Amino acid sequence: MSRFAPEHLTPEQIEEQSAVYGPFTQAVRDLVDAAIRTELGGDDIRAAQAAVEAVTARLREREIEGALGVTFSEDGVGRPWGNAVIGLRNAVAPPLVVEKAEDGSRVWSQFHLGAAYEGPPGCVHGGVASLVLDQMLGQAAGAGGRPGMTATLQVHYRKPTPLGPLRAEAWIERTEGHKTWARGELTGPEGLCVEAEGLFILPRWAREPADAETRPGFFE
Ligand SMILES: CCCCCCCCCCCC(=O)SCCNC(=O)CCNC(=O)[C@H](O)C(C)(C)COP(=O)(O)OP(=O)(O)OC[C@H]1O[C@@H](n2cnc3c(N)ncnc32)[C@H](O)[C@@H]1OP(=O)(O)O
Repeated sequence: MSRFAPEHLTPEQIEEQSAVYGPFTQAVRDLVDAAIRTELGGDDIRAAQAAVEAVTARLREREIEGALGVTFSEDGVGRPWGNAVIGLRNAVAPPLVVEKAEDGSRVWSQFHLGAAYEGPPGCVHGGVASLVLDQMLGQAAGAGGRPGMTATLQVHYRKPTPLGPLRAEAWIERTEGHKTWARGELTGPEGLCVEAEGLFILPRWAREPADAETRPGFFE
């Protein structure tokens, strides 16, 4: 899996990149939100489209092939900057900033989902709730020293999830060999909205020590 790549950057260089790309990506998120909610029309929108297309063309003057993958600095800390939920460089990601208990027993995140994540009117799209919980359960497995890929995910939608401020939390339920069962929940200001349970499996390619490029600990 070449998508896990070592990268020889110092912590200062990573900090520098983060200070450049973080605010840039946030500006793109704001653009998406504004594009959904603007009441301008006609020539204003055509002019905005031309401006956006010009910026896109400029960015494409130098770009990598394919997706960003996960890079690792020398201390083994991963940077999943393209990730659809937590990616610092992914404007599609809300993004979630995930915190974990010191003993690795739980992870949680407080975040905001706006107009870009709407399903039912004023509410979070069910697929987005599932996306967030998949990531959180995966990170709970990783935080507990049991990284893995999602093999199964069961989602229970208890009540509509309002757009706005939300909290997600996840933890490991039990383990067996390479398998980890995790659970989690998504809550809004009025309480529990969605619950999920999933099975996470450390894949064969990550179990084989010959593959020196894999870093199963990148969740941590
Ligand atoms: C380093 C991590 C990075 C992880 C990087 C994650 C980045 C963050 C992403 C967040 C989460 C995601 O979206 S992850 C993306 C969505 N998930 C995926 O794309 C996964 C696609 N599926 C796979 O890659 C694979 O099928 C795995 C990893 C699930 C299993 O592969 P494997 O490990 O090679 O499988 P194998 O040796 O045959 O099976 C091991 C054991 O698991 C069981 N098993 C296998 N598949 C399943 C299954 N779907 N449901 C139930 N049980 C299963 C087998 O019966 C066997 O049980 P026994 O006989 O031993 O009892």
